[in-house]
Amino acid sequence: MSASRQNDDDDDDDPSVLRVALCQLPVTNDKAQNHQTAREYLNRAANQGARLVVLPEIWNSPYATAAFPEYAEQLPDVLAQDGDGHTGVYESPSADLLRESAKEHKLWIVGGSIPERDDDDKIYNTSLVFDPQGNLVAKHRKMHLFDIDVPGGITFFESDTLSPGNTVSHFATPWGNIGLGICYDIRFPEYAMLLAKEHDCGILIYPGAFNLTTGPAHWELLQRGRAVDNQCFVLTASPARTEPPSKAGLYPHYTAWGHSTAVSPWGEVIATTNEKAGIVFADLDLSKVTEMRTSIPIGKQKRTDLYQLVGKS
Ligand SMILES: NC(=O)CC(=O)C(=O)O
Repeated sequence: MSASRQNDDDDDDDPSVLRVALCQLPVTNDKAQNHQTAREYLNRAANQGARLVVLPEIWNSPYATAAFPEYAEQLPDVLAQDGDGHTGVYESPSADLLRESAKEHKLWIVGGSIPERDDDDKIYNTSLVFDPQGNLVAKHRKMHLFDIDVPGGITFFESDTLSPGNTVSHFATPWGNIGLGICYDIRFPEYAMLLAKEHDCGILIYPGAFNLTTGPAHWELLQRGRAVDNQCFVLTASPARTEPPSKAGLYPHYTAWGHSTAVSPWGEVIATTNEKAGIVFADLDLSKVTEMRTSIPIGKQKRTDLYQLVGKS
């Protein structure tokens, strides 16, 4: 068991400052290797004082639609838990790893995403969130599938093998409510607004894997847009960029943009990186959310007599 430098005391959560770690880890076709990498990054993040750690989108499998059925696992459900964090029957070494690491290091873990197979044999792109006691506190299935065809750029159809989720996902922490989406979900401002306004989230988290076409154009812009629209922090974690294998593999290689980032409610990039493997740390001063919402009170100035956002779940 590796030592955790700052997380030994259960009661030392300062509700005004949250140290987060965004793990930009390299993903391979070897699930066991990906597990080892994830464990190492979680250990490192905890040892450097993070209280909440975010893994990237699809960290235990290649990001390829044809690979998802092969790598998919049966995941636990939030509702199936008893008070001790035990869930109904499931079979997921990846979920076990997240739960164990959360307990071991007393961390909040937003477990990026992994392919999930449900009882009906449908496959989802799913994120699990564990609290420091190892309880599953949120489960988000990517609700907007990444189906795009950009001439001369990228063609990708998640719907070839994936089904969309239907849950508006958020969870309560000592630092306030946190909203959760996965990658393409960030392109839908209504979802972010629902999380911020209806569910009072001051932080929105999107594990993501943009690419070399859309990454340079939209990755940072979307994060800053969602942050300014909703006057909240936005956090993203991407896989690191890896080279395609010299011999063509079983699955097409996806080249990730990287650039895991933290953006403040003012819309500033407060921490980011390039395409290489590593961990981005940021100390979030949560008072900035209230400060922004008070000093530029757009939340109260909406013309709800002319337009309104209506959540349907
Ligand atoms: N990978 C995604 O879900 C989204 C993406 O790459 C994009 O929107 O661009």
